[in-house]
Amino acid sequence: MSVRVVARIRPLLKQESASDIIVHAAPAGADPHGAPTVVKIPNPKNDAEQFSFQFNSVYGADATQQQVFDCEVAPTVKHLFNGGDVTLFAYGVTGTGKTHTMRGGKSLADRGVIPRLLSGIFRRGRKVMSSGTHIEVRMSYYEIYNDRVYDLFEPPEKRTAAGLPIRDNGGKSVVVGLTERPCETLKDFETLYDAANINRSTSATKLNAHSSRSHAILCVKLHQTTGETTTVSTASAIDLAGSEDNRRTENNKDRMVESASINKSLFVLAQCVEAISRKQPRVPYRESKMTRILSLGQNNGLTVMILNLAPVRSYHLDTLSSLNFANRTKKIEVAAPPSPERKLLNRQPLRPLAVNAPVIVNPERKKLTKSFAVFTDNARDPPPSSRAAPRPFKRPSTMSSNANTSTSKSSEPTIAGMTKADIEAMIEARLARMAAPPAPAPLPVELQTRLAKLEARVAEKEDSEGLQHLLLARQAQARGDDVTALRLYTRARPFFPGNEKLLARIRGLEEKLRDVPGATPVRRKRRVSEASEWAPTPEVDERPVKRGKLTIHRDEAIEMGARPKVKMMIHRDGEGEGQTPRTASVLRIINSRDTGMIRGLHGVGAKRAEAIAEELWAQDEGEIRDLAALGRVKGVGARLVEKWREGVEEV
Ligand SMILES: Nc1ncnc2c1ncn2[C@@H]1O[C@H](COP(=O)(O)OP(=O)(O)OP(=O)(O)O)[C@@H](O)[C@H]1O
Repeated sequence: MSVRVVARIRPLLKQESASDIIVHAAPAGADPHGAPTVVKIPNPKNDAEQFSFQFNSVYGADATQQQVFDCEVAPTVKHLFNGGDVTLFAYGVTGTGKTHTMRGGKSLADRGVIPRLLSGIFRRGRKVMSSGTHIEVRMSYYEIYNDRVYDLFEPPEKRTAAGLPIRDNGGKSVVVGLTERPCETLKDFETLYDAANINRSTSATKLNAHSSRSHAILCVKLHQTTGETTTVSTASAIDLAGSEDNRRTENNKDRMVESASINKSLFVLAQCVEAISRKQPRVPYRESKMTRILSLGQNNGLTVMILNLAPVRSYHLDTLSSLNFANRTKKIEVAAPPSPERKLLNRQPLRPLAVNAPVIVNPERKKLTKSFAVFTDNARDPPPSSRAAPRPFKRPSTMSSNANTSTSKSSEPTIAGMTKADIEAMIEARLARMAAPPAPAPLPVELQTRLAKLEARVAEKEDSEGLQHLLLARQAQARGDDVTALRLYTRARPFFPGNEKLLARIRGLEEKLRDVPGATPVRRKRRVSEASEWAPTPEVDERPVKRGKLTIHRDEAIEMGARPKVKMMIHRDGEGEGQTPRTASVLRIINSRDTGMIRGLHGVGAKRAEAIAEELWAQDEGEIRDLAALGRVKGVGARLVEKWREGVEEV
């Protein structure tokens, strides 16, 4: 299992100007003629600062299709013939050259890595055949749009809205009903591939989607038979959906729904790539449809991720976002470090970037709510354009006044006994964290192995609801999300009656989360006033009470009338500051982003629940913390929120 992550910067398009180029390929070492492995891009707030992102290799605007193929893809053909799988991804924003890299143009020089790969396979296949091994090449081609799988070899009118189902078969995920076409020559391949690509764009129009909003996956299966033995290996080439941030582009519902499913699958993909590059025993490939179908990171596979980048300023934030995606484990260097004295003299208060930045600031809380943020400590005077930029967030005046005390020496005491050197070190550490958030620490090997085993068990018995809850709970706990883990373990409990280990785990988490507002379920004895009714009591009455639409379990859950199987926790008072239990419960349900739970809310059907969950994923602003914020979620509104609140009440 190994992964290479390489970057490719496309040339300027006709309408783009050389004066707008901000992304450069550079060698990592001092030798200016060394092979480029670094992408340099300025800080959006201050052109004088450069961020450097390290890759296995970087291709500049003048790199040809042939070079990219020869260096990155040709070596994988041998691996394929040795029985290993190969996966090639093109990742990037719309218009950065993903399709050009993968598919390319029609002329010989313009052909992308896919036709070249097939050409390489047939060439090598002929050699292998001459030594008595029979070779058969079969291919399938499908797209994943809004988390649904569509066969690109089928005409669009034959598609069903739900797409093709996925099943686990002997440990491998297979798309049921996917066409597999034999392919004997390069000509066969080209005919099939071109026809399927027409299906892709036609179907995209039908589904009101641009091709860039779906992942297109070509799978080439190589069967090699020698005597009685057949080896099957697969090369997959994926033209990923555009990674652009829809909040900066269109914001309509369709786009948001698409963006939610794209975000989810790209997030899992990034985790898989990271797990493979760290050689972790567990790759979370089952957590998204795309990585699951590809069985990413299994079977001693080779993965090559090509990060496509546009060179110009108009893509600045999206480019940074792409670089951060592909560089979760890489260090970011800030170029042109000033002398320590100069740094102290010119230290500006830290603030989020504001020029065209998608930073959303809640003015009441003065808190950043957008996950993507690059911070800067302007080491140099900012250029006039960035100086004029609004400052949505200010450091406390103590910090800025101290930092700007130009005459004081670095050893002089400043804030609460801290020296300037201390402050400097603290700020540097913080900057480093902000610019390159540390990748989560890898899970202990033993835990990863256990998770992998559990995943395999779930895959074998897809209908095992209890096992799935257990698996999700363990995954949540491994992520450090104890609150979700507790909820899921509690859901799994009825499936494993008398399982002491599970019970101990639940109790342990309850204990751990006892002081976390709203984390643990309530045990209530009788109905009392709202202020005290949710307080935990030593006695537990397990009998459910039916009232109107809702059945409230006296123990710890509410059974919702619309979905009798859905159980919801009612949480202890104090879920959030000043929140009533009803408010807290509504927020908890919403923040679960679980459509099954959301469906249990008053007046919410399956469709609406899905739309709300997708909206929350698309916004991806973290948890909804109060009812006002919930009311602002698209498709919700204050009246509905009030109904929900009333619905989660024992009448
Ligand atoms: N390396 C390159 N050399 C020459 N032209 C390129 C290169 N990369 C991209 N282009 C051109 O840039 C334009 C956009 O490229 P392309 O359509 O491949 O982007 P994309 O990322 O696949 O976009 P989308 O996600 O919308 O499908 C095309 O006109 C393409 O020919």
